[in-house]
Amino acid sequence: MPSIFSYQSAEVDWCESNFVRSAVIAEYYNTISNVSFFVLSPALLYLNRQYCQKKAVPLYFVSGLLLLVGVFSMYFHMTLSYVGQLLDELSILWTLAVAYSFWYPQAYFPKCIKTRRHFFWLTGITTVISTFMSFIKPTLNAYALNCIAFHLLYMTWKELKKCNDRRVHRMAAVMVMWWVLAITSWISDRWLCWLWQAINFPYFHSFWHVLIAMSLLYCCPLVIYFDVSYEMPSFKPKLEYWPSDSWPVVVPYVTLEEPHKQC
Ligand SMILES: CCCCCCCC/C=C\CCCCCCCC(=O)N[C@@H](CO)[C@H](O)/C=C/CCCCCCCCCCCCC
Ligand SMILES: [Ca+2]
Ligand SMILES: [Zn+2]
Repeated sequence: MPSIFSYQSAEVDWCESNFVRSAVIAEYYNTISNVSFFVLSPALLYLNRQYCQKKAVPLYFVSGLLLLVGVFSMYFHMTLSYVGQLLDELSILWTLAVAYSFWYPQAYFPKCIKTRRHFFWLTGITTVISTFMSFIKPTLNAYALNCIAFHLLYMTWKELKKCNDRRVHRMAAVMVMWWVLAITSWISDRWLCWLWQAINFPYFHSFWHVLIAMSLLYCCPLVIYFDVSYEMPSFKPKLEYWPSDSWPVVVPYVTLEEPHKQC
């Protein structure tokens, strides 16, 4: 019986052919494309440093965990081991749990939850139970995780209805665009592998890594923007673009202005 650490012991095998470019790396491009997470984390911390100075813990935690997602995802695609698959999926689950605990707007808490401290407990218990359940059928975990994006979309839509800042709407639109491209790549790698192998282009999962990192580069500032509006009433959040507004491709970040005016 193969060990849970052994190469190719995972339940899933992505479309890219194994051990083609290296004898030790099973899926070469799927492994190296995780570099996007090593760029994403420091970029979020650097660009949103003003927010970090006022409220350091959430962004430090989330960026640190995103780095870990990158490391575990690299390990998974390098070995395609059962342990690699679970580490990859569980690190995503815990990153989402931590992000929700810190940033989920109080206005959307369930009625029985009165404080963020209680919400921490609710997310913690739900995540521990989900962690145990994820061992039952690991193949389903990725589908369940992808469904969380629909909840994020729903919340974004609800927030945008209350906000008339054009920059915020533009940023949300770009985030959704990256996410649509990302999820299309993920699904087509999973479901249409026969087609990509027939045309000798089985690289859509590595595109997914880059595209989901791009959507997170927009998603995190958006979440920070709403966090400042709700939880830091002495500041007004402002969206800026790096390197500058006039560039065709830009990365958004949040700055804080005083005093606070309504969005
Ligand atoms: C108030 C809430 C704030 C939420 C902030 C968002 C925090 C995001 C946290 C983690 C997402 C990391 C996703 C990276 C996945 C990389 C690893 C990977 O590719 N794993 C695959 C196997 O190699 C696995 O099959 C993928 C599983 C699916 C993961 C889906 C995660 C959903 C992330 C939602 C992103 C939202 C973007 C914008 C949505 C409109
Ligand atoms: Ca493969
Ligand atoms: Zn992957």
